[in-house]
Amino acid sequence: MSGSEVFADGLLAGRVALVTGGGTGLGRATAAELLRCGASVVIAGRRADVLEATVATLGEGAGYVAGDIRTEAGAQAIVDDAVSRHGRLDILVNNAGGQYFVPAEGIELKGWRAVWRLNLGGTRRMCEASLPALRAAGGGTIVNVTFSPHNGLPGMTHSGAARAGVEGYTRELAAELFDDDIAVIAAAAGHFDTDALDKYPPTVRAQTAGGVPMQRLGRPEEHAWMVALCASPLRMALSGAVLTVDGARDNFYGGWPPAALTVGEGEVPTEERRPPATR
Ligand SMILES: CCC/C=C/C(=O)SCCNC(=O)CCNC(=O)[C@H](O)C(C)(C)COP(=O)([O-])OP(=O)([O-])OC[C@H]1O[C@@H](n2cnc3c(N)ncnc32)[C@H](O)[C@@H]1OP(=O)([O-])[O-]
Ligand SMILES: NC(=O)C1=CN([C@@H]2O[C@H](COP(=O)(O)OP(=O)(O)OC[C@H]3O[C@@H](n4cnc5c(N)ncnc54)[C@H](OP(=O)(O)O)[C@@H]3O)[C@@H](O)[C@H]2O)C=CC1
Repeated sequence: MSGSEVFADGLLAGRVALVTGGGTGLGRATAAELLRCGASVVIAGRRADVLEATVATLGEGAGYVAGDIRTEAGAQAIVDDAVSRHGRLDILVNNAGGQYFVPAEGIELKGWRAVWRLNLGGTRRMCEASLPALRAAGGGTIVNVTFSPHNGLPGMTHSGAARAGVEGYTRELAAELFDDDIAVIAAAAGHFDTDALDKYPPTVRAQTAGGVPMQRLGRPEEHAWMVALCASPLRMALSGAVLTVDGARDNFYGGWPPAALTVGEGEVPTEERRPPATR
């Protein structure tokens, strides 16, 4: 595999990374970037055939373990496999997650619980299962993938709430782990161009880029660069932070100018200046 476009050769040489959901989309791009930076990488997910095919494209330094992060035993088995394979663990990327698109009032309690069990529960279980190995390695990095916009993503209320929980968990855990030299960072992804978007109603994929001020979807490698940065020597200074890579989606909806505020041929009017106050 060729070197990183962003980071120096060997940035993560000798490090071992575990990426959940590494068989597809953002997780696959993350695994590829960590490999380019010199780490050995184990990817995890439930479907062995998907993981096997991804490992074949990632090449040397990559391996996989099939498992489910939603149970304590599943999370522990994933971590144990990665550690037994490489003898250590330095980087955990909690990327596995997701939800289904539905208006808030249509969310059944069972569905709400399923989304929380995966996103918040799975992240917590993976962190707890990994901490002994990260401590044994003398420190490390945990990256928890969450969501942007933080100001609300209609249709994903169950997941927005769960990811807010992950960000809270990230902040508290970071504060407790400074003495162990373990960084805990949330990577809030905006809207990225992955195959996963195909499962939503067609209008979601078609309209999503239009809601991003950057006016395009993020590229998976852009997200992966952020994750690699979190594992870099900057990691402890970033610990406890929520890093948002989203083309300004958190700040604003749509491109500039906002259609509802334009006049004439599309200009945005400027308010009349009041005359200076007289004394
Ligand atoms: C747009 C840009 C932003 C992109 C963001 C991304 O994250 S992209 C990445 C996106 N990638 C992913 O999202 C990948 C991962 N996502 C997943 O695996 C699922 O979304 C999951 C988290 C619900 C699976 O959890 P699980 O296996 O535990 O769930 P289960 O199947 O056993 O169902 C349990 C209950 O949930 C409910 N319910 C479920 N689906 C629907 C539905 N479509 N309709 C209605 N309801 C639904 C239902 O109540 C069901 O109970 P029932 O009726 O069966 O008695
Ligand atoms: N694409 C986007 O625009 C955005 C994505 N995100 C988040 O980024 C992450 C990756 O998204 P993306 O690559 O687009 O989507 P994918 O659906 O491709 O990724 C989800 C991955 O998680 C794995 N996974 C799901 N459930 C489990 C489980 N119980 N145990 C182990 N692995 C599991 C899946 O593999 P398998 O099914 O084989 O288990 C899959 O590889 C997700 O958390 C997503 O919510 C956040 C914001 C925006």
